Amino acid sequence: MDKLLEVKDLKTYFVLDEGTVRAVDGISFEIKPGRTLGVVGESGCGKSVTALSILKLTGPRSKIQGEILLYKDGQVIDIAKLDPKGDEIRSIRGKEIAMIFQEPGASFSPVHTVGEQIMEAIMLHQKLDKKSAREAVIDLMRIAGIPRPELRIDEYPHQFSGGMLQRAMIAMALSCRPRLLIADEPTTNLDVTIQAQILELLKELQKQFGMAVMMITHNLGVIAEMAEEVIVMYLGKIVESAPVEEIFYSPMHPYTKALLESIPKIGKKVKGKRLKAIKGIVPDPYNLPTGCTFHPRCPEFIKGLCDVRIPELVEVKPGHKVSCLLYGEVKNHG
Ligand SMILES: Nc1ncnc2c1ncn2[C@@H]1O[C@H](COP(=O)(O)OP(=O)(O)OP(=O)(O)O)[C@@H](O)[C@H]1O
Repeated sequence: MDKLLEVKDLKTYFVLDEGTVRAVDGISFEIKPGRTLGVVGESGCGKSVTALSILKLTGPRSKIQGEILLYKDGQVIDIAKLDPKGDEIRSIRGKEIAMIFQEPGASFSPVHTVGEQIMEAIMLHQKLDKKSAREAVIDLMRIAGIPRPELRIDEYPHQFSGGMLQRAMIAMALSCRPRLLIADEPTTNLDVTIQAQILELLKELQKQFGMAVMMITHNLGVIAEMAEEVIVMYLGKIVESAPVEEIFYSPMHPYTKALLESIPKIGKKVKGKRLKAIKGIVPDPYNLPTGCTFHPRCPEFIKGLCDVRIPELVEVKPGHKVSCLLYGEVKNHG
């Protein structure tokens, strides 16, 4: 199958007075056309920085190393090498790769109508006159499930509910028919019923437009609903990657297992039994633990091994990779 995006050994560091934060620390993955990659992990593990690196939006204090290869019309562009303010990345943002965020408010200015802002996005990449752009916006708003778009186009962001503004942001993201949509916690702030509707909408649009989706979330329910392939991140690294069924039915990394045990399961509620929380907290990014960075929180920690050796991500089954010293070292020697 052909490729759309291939990330190789990506490292995104922030160099600050307090020290260096290795927000993303040597990750590799691939996104195929039309497929959905789920990226899951606790707050601060580097999910958003991974997404922002792909669009070169990590800001002046960041350093990006590695390769971010975009396959486009038989050519390969290494986004990692592009000037973050240059024309080439500008022609990729929105047009090839679009992004939607948790906070639709961040994408819309309060002083312009929603319609004006989506029109601006369209006219940036397509040569359309104002009248055709307005028609295109109405169409997009309708596709994104906004009722009476011919009226709502002239309303301001504050006149939209959270769910409707999220739909408007999706309409804006789709305006240039991107091949990849990065969705960073797109439903986190919404009511559960609206969340489900937005996820359904994304799935439908994905089918209709044939685009790939990178779905970033801390919610395994969203992963189960949307993803085909999954990467699990912890402190800037991928600790496990596999097809979604493998992640849910045969998780290998103790962190993935702990994430799964911390979600409620219908029909599995045992009276008086509490959900397991992952013990401890995510370590300070300036002062990472030695060896495997998950070892202080790991229920399967082996002293003298996990606090000393740094595990590598290895393929233990076809398509299923894990970065844990329990697989490999111990098993091979045991
Ligand atoms: N501009 C920045 N300057 C310095 N550090 C940053 C910057 N952006 C992110 N970080 C740090 O990089 C690490 C990864 O952050 P990131 O936002 O990618 O996490 P995340 O997994 O997306 O979390 P969340 O789910 O809370 O958004 C964190 O330690 C964060 O504090």
